[in-house]
Amino acid sequence: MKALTSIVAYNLLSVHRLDAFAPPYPLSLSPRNAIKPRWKTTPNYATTTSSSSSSLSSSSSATTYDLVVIGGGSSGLTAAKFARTFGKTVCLVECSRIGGDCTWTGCVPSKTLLHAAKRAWTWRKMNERYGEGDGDDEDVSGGGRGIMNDACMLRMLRNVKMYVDANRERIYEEDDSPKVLRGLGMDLALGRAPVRWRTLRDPSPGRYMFDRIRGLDDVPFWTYENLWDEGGFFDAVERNHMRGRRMSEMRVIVVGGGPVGCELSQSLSRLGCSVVLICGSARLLPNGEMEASAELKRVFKNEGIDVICDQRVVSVVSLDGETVNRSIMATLESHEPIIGDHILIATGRVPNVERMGLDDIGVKINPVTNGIIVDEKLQTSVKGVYAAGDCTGDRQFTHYAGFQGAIAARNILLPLKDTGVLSEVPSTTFTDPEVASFGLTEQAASDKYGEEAISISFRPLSKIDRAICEGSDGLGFIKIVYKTKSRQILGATVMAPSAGELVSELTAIQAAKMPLDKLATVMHSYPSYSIALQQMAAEVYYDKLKKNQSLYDVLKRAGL
Ligand SMILES: Cc1cc2nc3c(=O)[nH]c(=O)nc-3n(C[C@H](O)[C@H](O)[C@H](O)COP(=O)(O)OP(=O)(O)OC[C@H]3O[C@@H](n4cnc5c(N)ncnc54)[C@H](O)[C@@H]3O)c2cc1C
Ligand SMILES: NC(=O)c1ccc[n+]([C@@H]2O[C@H](COP(=O)([O-])OP(=O)(O)OC[C@H]3O[C@@H](n4cnc5c(N)ncnc54)[C@H](O)[C@@H]3O)[C@@H](O)[C@H]2O)c1
Repeated sequence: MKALTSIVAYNLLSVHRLDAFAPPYPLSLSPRNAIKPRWKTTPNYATTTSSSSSSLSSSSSATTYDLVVIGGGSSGLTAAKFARTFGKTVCLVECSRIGGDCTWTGCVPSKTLLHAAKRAWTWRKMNERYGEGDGDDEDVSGGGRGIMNDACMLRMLRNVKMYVDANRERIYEEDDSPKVLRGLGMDLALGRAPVRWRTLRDPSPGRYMFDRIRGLDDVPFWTYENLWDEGGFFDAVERNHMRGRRMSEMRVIVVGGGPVGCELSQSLSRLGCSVVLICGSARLLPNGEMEASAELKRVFKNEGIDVICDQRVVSVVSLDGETVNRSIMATLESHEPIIGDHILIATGRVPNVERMGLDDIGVKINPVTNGIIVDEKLQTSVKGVYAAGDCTGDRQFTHYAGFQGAIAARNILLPLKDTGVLSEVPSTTFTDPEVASFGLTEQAASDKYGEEAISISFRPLSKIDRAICEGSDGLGFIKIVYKTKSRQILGATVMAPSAGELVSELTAIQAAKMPLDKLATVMHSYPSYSIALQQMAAEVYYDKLKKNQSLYDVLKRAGL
């Protein structure tokens, strides 16, 4: 029996020497302590190893690994796969479902739902725009013409539920299942869960500007975690139908105007529910450009979502027994009551790093974010213990978690070290239109470099031919912030269909340190959305030329 020499902890990572895990350090991999997978079709991999002769036991001193990864989410999986690419021995410890939030409760189900919602919405828009315009109001879910009738919507939603399940399973089976991971030569172990993400109810002081929502413990509520499964949205739709109510009569209160609240509000609304979105901050997507928040609010209002900004929900109470129609009442700071059938809490997530024994080995936690403190190479306050992904309390994105997982593993296993904490991380909120951004907002750039030193290139969607062809309502834009003198891009926000793809081009230009005006000479096809980037760059290029106009006139007169 060899000793456990290193551990990459949690959703991700810590690598540590054996002595750190000597009792009383509570890492336990024994099946006795293991939490059973919540996902019924997940094979029981409580203790599975790639070699039949070795098996992890509660002594946790069975095997030596180059790397032990705790947490099989985006960051942990990337780290473990990185290690195998370099032929290192690795054990992945997962307390629940391999794949983490992204596969099971985050990106994959939410984007599947958004896609279905977009299809339903497009169907409705097609009817309004090109249809006969004499839709039958009798059996429609929203009471307007061209809206999918309830029976049709119900059938569609049953299929959507199947797709949500199938997509999660597919990604799991193809990329992350024990079979695949063992095939890569990893050992797997189901460990107990001293650390879990939880939906934020008691925010750490300082980071979130709101208080506890009173009464939340006593009412049934949805979060991004339980929305997809038993008792979640799809069950509610069935119950609503059995009660003989229309989809539009199912009223959902969504609390939180961040990416989760915005994406899910639009999905539920487009799938026929009546939605009220309550946002504690002054605007939706509060960390981005003002224009995006304002335009998105307009999009939502046009689609029939009630948006209330700058109002926190302070308490919730169950109305069961008091009214047959509605079951939840949320009270705002202003004392205004908001009544609905269901409440979805999307008020942010914090790392739940208590009870992991991190204190015992000296790993420090940031009291404000509740994240594991790491340096720029992702090492924690304990030498050899690394952390990556959401557990660091940094920006919560799958691509960033994966990137950090790879860098942490690389820094642990290979010589020298790379930087794993980035100042700028691109992100996309997958509403329709999408809102994508990277780098500095206008305000942040102005604060950093001074108003005079920066310039803005702005184009509304209404001036983009492709958007006009597609019958866009003109809500959306491309905004590029750049340095006036060098024309280096500092940041950009795109609100448009496929904004996430568009912004990648600008990210690449920035990374290549190419001045914005150079893009004017890079051909884009017409009428793509991306040709707007070339046109915007051309304007910057012409401006540059205009500044030299008198010189050009002289040179031209000289026959050059
Ligand atoms: C609704 C929603 C939609 C989202 N959509 C997007 C999107 O479109 N794009 C995007 O980039 N990001 C999105 N995100 C964010 C993204 O899901 C996360 O940033 C990402 O999943 C983080 O990966 P991670 O590996 O750091 O953590 P996690 O995915 O949380 O993985 C951690 C893993 O560790 C396990 N674990 C925890 N503690 C222990 C322990 N002590 N022992 C063993 N195992 C343990 C957990 O069970 C889990 O499997 C979304 C999030 C939500 C909630
Ligand atoms: N497409 C994506 O990349 C994507 C999608 C979903 C989530 N995520 C990530 O997941 C994380 C969690 O997202 P989130 O949207 O849950 O959190 P968030 O922290 O981004 O937003 C929380 C929102 O809830 C509001 N709020 C908090 N308490 C409130 C109250 N009592 N009443 C009313 N409003 C209240 C806040 O003002 C804020 O607008 C984020 O870091 C996000 O980046 C990313």
